[in-house]
Amino acid sequence: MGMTVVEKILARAAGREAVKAGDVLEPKVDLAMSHENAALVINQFEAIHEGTGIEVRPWDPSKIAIIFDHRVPAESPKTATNQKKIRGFVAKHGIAKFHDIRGDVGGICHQVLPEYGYVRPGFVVVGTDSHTTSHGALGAFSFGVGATEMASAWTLGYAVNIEVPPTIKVVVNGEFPPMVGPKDLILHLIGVLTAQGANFRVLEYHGETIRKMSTSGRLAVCNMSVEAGATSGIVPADAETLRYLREEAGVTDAISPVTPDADAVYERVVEIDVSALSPQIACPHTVDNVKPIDQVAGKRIHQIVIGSCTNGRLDDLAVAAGILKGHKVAEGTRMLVFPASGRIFGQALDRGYIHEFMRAGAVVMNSGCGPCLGVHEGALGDDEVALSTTNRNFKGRMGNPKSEVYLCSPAVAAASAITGVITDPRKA
Ligand SMILES: CC(C)[C@H](C(=O)O)[C@@H](O)C(=O)O
Ligand code: SF4
Repeated sequence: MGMTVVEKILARAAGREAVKAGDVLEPKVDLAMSHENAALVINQFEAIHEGTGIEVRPWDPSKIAIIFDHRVPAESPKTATNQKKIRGFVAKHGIAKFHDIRGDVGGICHQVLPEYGYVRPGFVVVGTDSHTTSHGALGAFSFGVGATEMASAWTLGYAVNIEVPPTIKVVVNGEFPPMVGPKDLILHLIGVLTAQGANFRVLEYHGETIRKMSTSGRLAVCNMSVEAGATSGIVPADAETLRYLREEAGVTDAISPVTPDADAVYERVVEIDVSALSPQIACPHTVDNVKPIDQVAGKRIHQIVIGSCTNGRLDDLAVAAGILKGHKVAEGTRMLVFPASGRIFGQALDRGYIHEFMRAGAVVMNSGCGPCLGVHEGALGDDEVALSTTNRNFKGRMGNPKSEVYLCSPAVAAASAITGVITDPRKA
């Protein structure tokens, strides 16, 4: 019986000939990622070893990555002290894949990992963050875990009790119309599947549209796969994956792509044609409350947000800067831009995008999670409305339960910044 791409990856990682959905395994982990919540993992890690008399060492420090992103620079003494504790752990155990608060090599974990070539096709990646699904864009099986599971992976080097998830095949065909792209595709798909529609499943992406899509777009699609409940999204590695890893991530060693068997067994197949897709908006307060833009156009917006691990990459900033060029952010609307990494910030500076944003009146913030989670900066006032390229719009997501968050693509965000209301970029 043929295997899906995740079944093949898990079979290899568990040292088995073949596996199928429902099997329970202990696959070896190739990369274990955490951010500031590494502080919780360290507590659990130390608790595991307490009283054993055995020296506390992670199984392989070279496979642990820690990236500070959620609260950078620290917004409180508590966060700063947590970050200090993590730095101590990193130094003690020689964790080289550590990205501190820096303008050059810092950034959001889900951007830093691909950018530095830490994720490879065929890897099993675990992360203490739900959007760890992002790294499926590089053909890895990548999923979120809790602090206790991570502490056990740090100790053992494998993930315990992993049930092989069934896979839904998503086939995407057609050419995107102008001003419509990967974010609109994934919002549309979440609307179709619903927020629980892919629970405990893998979304395996195929089709001509995915084949032609950049790694940046694939990262956005896999990033938000978790918003349909998926354990992971994955694009089987192809020529674009190899191009990205070689040319952009600077990977020089061997890469071993894993592709699904022709007779792989899928739970179901979902087909999407994007050739007539319009810009999509996820309305408050759930990500699956998705509507085509004409149903919400004209809605007054107080805060535009462009950035995050979903849409803070260079091509996202290029689209937004291109639309804003020569325009101003509307009176009564504020615009916040936070590039996904220091490297992207630098590239956006070199290409003049940052200047376009600032000339238009946007506030450009340092790379990191910024306003996305509502715990650091860019909070909303009572009854205010945000339009954001981020990935969640739950009540209170931007720091205030009395506010509303709409989700959209960078093109919609930029066009709406100029008018102060939700605006179709095709008509701007
Ligand atoms: C804080 C973190 C654990 C959380 C996640 O798991 O995704 C955050 O990144 C988010 O986007 O909600
Ligand atoms: S940018 Fe937002 S979604 Fe992404 S990791 Fe940070 S808080 Fe989570």
